[in-house]
Amino acid sequence: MDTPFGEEQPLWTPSETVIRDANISQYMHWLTQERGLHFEDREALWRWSVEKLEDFWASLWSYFSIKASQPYNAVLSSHTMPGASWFSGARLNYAEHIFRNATSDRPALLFRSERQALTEISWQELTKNVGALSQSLRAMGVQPGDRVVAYVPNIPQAITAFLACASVGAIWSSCSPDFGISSVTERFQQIEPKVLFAVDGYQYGGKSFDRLPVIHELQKQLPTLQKIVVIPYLKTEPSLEGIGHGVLWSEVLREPAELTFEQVPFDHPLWILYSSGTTGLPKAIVQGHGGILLEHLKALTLDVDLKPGDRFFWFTTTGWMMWNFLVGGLLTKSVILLYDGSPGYPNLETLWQFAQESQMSFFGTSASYIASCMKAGIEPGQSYDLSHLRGIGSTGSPLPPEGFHWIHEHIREDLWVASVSGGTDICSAFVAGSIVLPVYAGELQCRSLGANVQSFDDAGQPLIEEVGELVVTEPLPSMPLFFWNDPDQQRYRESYFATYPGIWRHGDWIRITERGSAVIYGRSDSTINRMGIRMGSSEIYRIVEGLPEVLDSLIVGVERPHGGYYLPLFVVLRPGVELDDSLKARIKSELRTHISPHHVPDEILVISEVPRTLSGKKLEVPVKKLLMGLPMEKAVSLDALSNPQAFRYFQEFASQRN
Ligand SMILES: CC(=O)CC(=O)O
Repeated sequence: MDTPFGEEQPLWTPSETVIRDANISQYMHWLTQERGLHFEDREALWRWSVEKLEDFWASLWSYFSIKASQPYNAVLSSHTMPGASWFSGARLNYAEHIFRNATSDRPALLFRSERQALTEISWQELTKNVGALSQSLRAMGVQPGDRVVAYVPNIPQAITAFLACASVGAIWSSCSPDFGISSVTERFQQIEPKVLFAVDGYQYGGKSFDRLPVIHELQKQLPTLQKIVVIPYLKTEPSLEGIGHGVLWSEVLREPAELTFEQVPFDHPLWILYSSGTTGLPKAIVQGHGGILLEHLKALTLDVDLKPGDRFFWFTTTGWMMWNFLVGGLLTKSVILLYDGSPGYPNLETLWQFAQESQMSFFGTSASYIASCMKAGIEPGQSYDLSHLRGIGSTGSPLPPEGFHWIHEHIREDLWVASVSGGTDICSAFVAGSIVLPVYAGELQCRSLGANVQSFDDAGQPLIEEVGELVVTEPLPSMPLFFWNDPDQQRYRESYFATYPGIWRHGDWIRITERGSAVIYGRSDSTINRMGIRMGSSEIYRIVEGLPEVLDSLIVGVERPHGGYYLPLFVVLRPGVELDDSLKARIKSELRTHISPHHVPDEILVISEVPRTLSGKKLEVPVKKLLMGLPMEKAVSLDALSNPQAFRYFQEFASQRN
């Protein structure tokens, strides 16, 4: 495959002062003092961290002074995946580690939205609200292990509700309110929630969206709900009429209560995130208190280099794992910054203005946002005082070299650019940034500590400087504990371990460079990942093929070599039906309403047949490979198709486009 990324000269090199002051340097110093270990550089540290897994993770336990009401009796039960069990015997609570940072010296959160000016939320207020809400949850009958779900934007109430839920040992799961009814019910129905938090509505891009009708529908679709807590967000006094078991946010905060933390086993579920596969319902991925605690402390302290008092931002919604990662910023004594609204409203300057007024230290975003700023020709470095900014983080899709250069030319040339890649499945990054390493435009600086990431060929042999499958050969504490409703772990195994037994295959194409950095080339499976929000193609088919005019369909999401994402939808129509503007508009509107505005296709094209394998599977990955520029013989084996003639259309289509 063409390898468009990677440059010879570093774009940025850390100064000696930056290296000396970096958290990771302090940690390496601590390893020398406390463990007698000396490492030449970060690469040597990484190698030790994956060769001596137990020593590495146990060192983090001590370094971060993990607070456990019962100690662990073994770091890792076995290295076999799936099934590795970490820190057995320990009892702790993720949320307790956040509140041990409570202080009057700095706020806990800063919040801004399209409608609300910058607001500070103090630790005192957060502690008071989480205490009261935990007590209300207990009064509602919520027990450890019960599911509490939220249909809320990225607002302080979402953080409050999540922390209350975690403090009582219940399991959290959230969807952003721009998810349509089908997407939400497909996720929440699987986990049978007891309590729902939902906003009455929200504003996005200057338009108001009433969510009360969706709440009414969710009430019907989620029969296990015993309480619906409505958060007034669009209106000050939304009506609860017709919402059985409905209660207002202010009521559940009314009774003050001391904040206490249920002590749960290390692998007690903390939250459920969703990632869509190629078939079936979205995978309901369960991650645990202890695994997330250690992973986020590691990633945010040693890789993102957050320091006490830093102001940490990632532009995200509650439907993306970066929201959960952002919350983890509170574990590090930094202030987290929440923004709710469209990054393009009223224009693309908005978030840069927010960066100035919040004195942001680290600005995390998606590669597609950087591409939009680039195309719009804005000049944030000239228009705003961004002197507090130390780094820019990018994820969601690969950031091309142009994006790195744009940051240096149009924001500040001394900025550290951390392009990272991981996923919902571990709620973190496999390949990360590191402030002690040089940045090469187009490259992700290094592999995450403790993550034995390799590029494998089809035979399972490691590759250097060649594009292969991103695999992880050793367990990580934040890997899914299990998938909900997957009692024999069949779906879990099929999702990651079917290609290389016992080895995690992530589904991304990666090249590991000789200097230890990496380049990601996008998804090697057919998941649609736009703006970091993953949707299975199956979710899209369910909606598109639900229309009477559409007989069959195929969708692929294609990462373009220099940034951008191309999402064409191919449809087979009922005989006599034409794909006119009105049908196109209806397909788009159905997807916008039921799936999300981010998954509306760029183009809709008519085909006569969907190419399928002999076992009837749609040929998404081969079509994607063709559109990424691979030759026909590398994209597909025609013998394995039930209708090879149907594939010819795509060969023609790709040759015209590429
Ligand atoms: C860290 C990530 O990998 C985020 C994403 O793309 O989902």
